[in-house]
Amino acid sequence: MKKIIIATKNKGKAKDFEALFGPLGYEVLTLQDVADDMDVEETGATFEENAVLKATALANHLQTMVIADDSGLEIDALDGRPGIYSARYAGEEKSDEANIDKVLEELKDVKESERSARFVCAIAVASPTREPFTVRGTCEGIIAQERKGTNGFGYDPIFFVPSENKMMAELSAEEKGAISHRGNAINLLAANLDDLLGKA
Ligand SMILES: O=c1[nH]c(=O)c2ncn([C@@H]3O[C@H](COP(=O)(O)OP(=O)(O)OP(=O)(O)O)[C@@H](O)[C@H]3O)c2[nH]1
Ligand SMILES: [Mg+2]
Repeated sequence: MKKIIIATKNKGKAKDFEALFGPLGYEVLTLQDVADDMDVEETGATFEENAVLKATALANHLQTMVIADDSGLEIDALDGRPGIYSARYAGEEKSDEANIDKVLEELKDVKESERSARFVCAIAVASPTREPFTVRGTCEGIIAQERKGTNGFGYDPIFFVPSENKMMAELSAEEKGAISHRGNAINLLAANLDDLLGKA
């Protein structure tokens, strides 16, 4: 089976990628499978810079093609926060629950029509022999007043998707992949995927 290596420690992302790459015939491997001890500091100023840092570090270490995802939630009423700091918004322990609590508290006096937001996903493809490049996918939505749904990860329980009339956390992995920032970014790669990643 063709394999794809994703430089992530986030199990929720890994599940999203399995739903997206499985049907394309790829087995998904993550940092846990290939370099468990590796930790790359996300010092970039943009999603793209951080995705390139993560992908390049692992591609150089393994001497093979690797992809990485740097993603997050931009809330318009918060001037784009949490943005690239989404994973650690409420502290270094990276708690999805605490992150959601913080966002809901910050938006408690913001009315429905001003709760627009988007998920952003930059995917970087890096290899030891080529310059890295990135693609970006987005998904527009509205931050709800309270949690609903148990699928997905991160902010999915408070991210309402108007086109589906559901919270992101109410969608199956396949349904999420069809409309999500991550799915949209993968679609931009899909046409060249076999060439990019090798057919082995
Ligand atoms: O509800 C969500 N649904 C999503 O689909 C989604 N995608 C990203 N996010 C948020 O953005 C952070 C990424 O930060 P991030 O790219 O640095 O990843 P991470 O630190 O979790 O793992 P790694 O890939 O760096 O190892 C995540 O933790 C989440 O808080 C999402 N939230
Ligand atoms: Mg991270």
